[in-house]
Amino acid sequence: MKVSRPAAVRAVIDVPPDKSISHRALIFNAIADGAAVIEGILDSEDVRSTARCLAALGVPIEWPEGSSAARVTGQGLHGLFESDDVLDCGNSGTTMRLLLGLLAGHPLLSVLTGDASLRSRPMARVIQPLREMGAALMARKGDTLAPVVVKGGRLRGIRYASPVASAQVKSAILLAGLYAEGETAVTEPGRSRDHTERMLAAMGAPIEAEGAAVRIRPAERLAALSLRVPGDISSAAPWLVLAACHPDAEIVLRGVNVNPTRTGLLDILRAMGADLELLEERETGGEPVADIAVRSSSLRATTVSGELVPRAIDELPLVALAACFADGTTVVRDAAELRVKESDRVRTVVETLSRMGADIRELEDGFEVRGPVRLSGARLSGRGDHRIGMLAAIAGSLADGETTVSDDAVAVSYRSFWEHLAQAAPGGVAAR
Ligand SMILES: O=C(O)C1=C[C@@H](OP(=O)(O)O)[C@@H](O)[C@H](O)C1
Ligand SMILES: C=C(OP(=O)(O)O)C(=O)O
Repeated sequence: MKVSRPAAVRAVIDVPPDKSISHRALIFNAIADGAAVIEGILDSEDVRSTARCLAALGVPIEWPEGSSAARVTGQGLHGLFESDDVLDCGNSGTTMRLLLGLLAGHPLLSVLTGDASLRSRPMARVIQPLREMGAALMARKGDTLAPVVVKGGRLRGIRYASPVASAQVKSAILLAGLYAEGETAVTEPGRSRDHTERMLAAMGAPIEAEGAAVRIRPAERLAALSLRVPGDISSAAPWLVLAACHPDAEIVLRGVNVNPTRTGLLDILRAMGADLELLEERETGGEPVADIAVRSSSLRATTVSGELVPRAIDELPLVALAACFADGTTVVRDAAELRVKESDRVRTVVETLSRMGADIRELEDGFEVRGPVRLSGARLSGRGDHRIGMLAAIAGSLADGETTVSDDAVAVSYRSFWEHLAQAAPGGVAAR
């Protein structure tokens, strides 16, 4: 795609449904009693990967192409069947790690694989605790990389202090905990997104958060949960940064999930002086939701570290872009997790913005950006990573001259991204 800076940015955007919540609504309802309808489920490649894997495990899922509702017929806690083929998780870390936790509680043999990116992402972080609980797991490269083989069995509860703040690790262990003898408890160094805890509690699972720990006991049953999925703040993020950095912009984002475990980017942008406002705060699908209005802003540098990092992890590439327009030196650290996403996002962010003339330096666990600078159009690749594809497109919409973006992968989380960009930035986007 070709992108350039539009004279003005004006838009009202219904952001796509939340990806994390869509995965969970499918997986948890698959093991519930009864049928559930998930309204406004995210139709993206990652969520389709989860649906395909569950169908291969014998779960009836009606979700026609192009439909925004999926009907899942729950099989009960022990009703999954062994798949007669490998389970392909595509590009989706959430699919692979949550399914490993789920399958650890089933006496079935399962083999999980994914695309080249997913096959290079760390799996020992779930393999090791699930083994401790009593499941048998094997994987490539010394039990670290997919494909992963899992044979579940009788599990025992553990107390697990996760070395990383990861909702995928936490959720995998909690899912296994539904099947384990006794109590399972997980703590993490920073609080990660809590959609699993909210949804399992709403389905009647004996789960509670106590201080830094989340505890779960074996469930007798889960009640099917129909819900409407709120909008994804990670898909609102490109528009928040575009509007804050463009000199003549105003965007309203409708129906955005503002769960406090996800709103790190709002805190970061506010600290940078962004003009943003939350309107009509309400609740959807057991999650807080608001509309967000954001306008052209005069930005200053900030520091992002500690508990803020897991609350903004997928948005940090866009923070680097905002920092190019902010006065002073912005530092993002404690974010080594960025290196094990769909790409090494420390490296790919630094390479992408450097090509456009940014003053950005790679740190072991983040980056340092000096601003303000004028970015210049460049030939960019999303590197097959949807978040980098969107970063490149938004950066091109803020730069002088023309930018081309190849291998953008946006369909992984946001199929209508380019359409929305063309609406928000008329004249700024042209097909290849
Ligand atoms: O649980 C989830 O839905 C997710 C958790 C995060 O990953 P980690 O658990 O690896 O931090 C996040 O980056 C990912 O996009 C989705
Ligand atoms: C990291 C991401 O997803 P996953 O880990 O599920 O592949 C993401 O969507 O940015």
